Amino acid sequence: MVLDDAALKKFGFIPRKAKDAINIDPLQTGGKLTEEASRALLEWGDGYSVCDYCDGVLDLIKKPPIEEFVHSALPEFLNTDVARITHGARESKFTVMHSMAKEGDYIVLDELAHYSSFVAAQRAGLNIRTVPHSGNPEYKTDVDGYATVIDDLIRETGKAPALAQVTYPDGNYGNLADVKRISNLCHRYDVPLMVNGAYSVGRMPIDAKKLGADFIVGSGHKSMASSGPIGVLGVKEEYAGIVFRKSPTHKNKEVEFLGCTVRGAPVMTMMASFPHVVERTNRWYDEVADARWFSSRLEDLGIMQMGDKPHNHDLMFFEAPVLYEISQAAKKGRYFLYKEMKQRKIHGIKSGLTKYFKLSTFQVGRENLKYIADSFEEIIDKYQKMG
Ligand SMILES: Cc1ncc(COP(=O)(O)O)c(C=O)c1O
Repeated sequence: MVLDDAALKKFGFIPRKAKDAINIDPLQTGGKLTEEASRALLEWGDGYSVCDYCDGVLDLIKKPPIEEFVHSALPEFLNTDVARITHGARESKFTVMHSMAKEGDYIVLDELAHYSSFVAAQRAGLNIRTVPHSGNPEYKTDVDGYATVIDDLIRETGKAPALAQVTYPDGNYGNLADVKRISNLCHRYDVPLMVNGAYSVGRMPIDAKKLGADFIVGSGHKSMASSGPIGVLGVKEEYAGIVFRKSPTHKNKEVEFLGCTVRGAPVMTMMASFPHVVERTNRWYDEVADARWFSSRLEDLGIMQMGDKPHNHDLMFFEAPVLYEISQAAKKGRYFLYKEMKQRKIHGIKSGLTKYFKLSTFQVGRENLKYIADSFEEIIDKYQKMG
């Protein structure tokens, strides 16, 4: 018997309303499952299913081929010496911070770092110094600021920070900082650099060695067409012994990973999507062209894109005085934009936002982007005529 949604609801099934909408939520565009991953999710959904033939170490499982993925495909993709899967970008960052620094040490973050970077450092008992950005409208990270902050710390505390991090791109403006210059600066002081690629690994070509990254972090559910929670971590050989150190009591278990990380379906979805993910990073320049085209359509409507210009990433932040003005008089107030978008089956601009919002054009396609830009135009016209 095949049950429909209504019948399934009785047993706790919750249909997802936004599933079939055009999605421009930056958190979600890069995490949409491929068909292969959707199948993998069903096939491997039972709890510890991936451990059918496990000898005690998750990343050494041969059937399914997790070992091949973690120890061969993933490091090659990231161009790092060693890689692991984690529960997400934040877990990757925490692992590195916790292993590379001692409680009370300083680390350096860009001011645009995601909250999870700050919280990861706090959980590890670390002190944080931030590198400023240029503020409105470009929000450019001050590359030389890394040297200034490191110099200040050496003068004040007598030693260099244990680690520096840069968010590439940042999660608000989609700005791509000059990581190569940042890594050169940090390495002059022997400070290792972690690159948070939550919005780049799986979307655009990333080469940790070319960037000079000692650690590279990715988010599977955000950018690698995977079902969460899952992330990746690439580590330079020089630091592998520290980050992947083994338990003195349980000889094959890595302490920072509590023995094993992703023990179920998310890793199978990541592996199932991987060929598609590798392939889509080769088409990144089409994505950038789409983002720029969309940005210019919105700018023509008086909706201004902040951050790098021309933009180099699908994640964009807009300032929309025209929509804010409408919201002051609209019947639904500041919810008018969300309602109008919902009616047009466009999901992703947060409910209640009009003056400032961010969105992502990743994998949306030019035709849908045109529909979204036309929708903005239609909505503005409609309310301006009413006003
Ligand atoms: C820049 C950035 N880094 C990290 C994260 C957290 O990713 P994860 O959910 O994989 O921990 C986010 C989430 O929004 C983010 O925007």
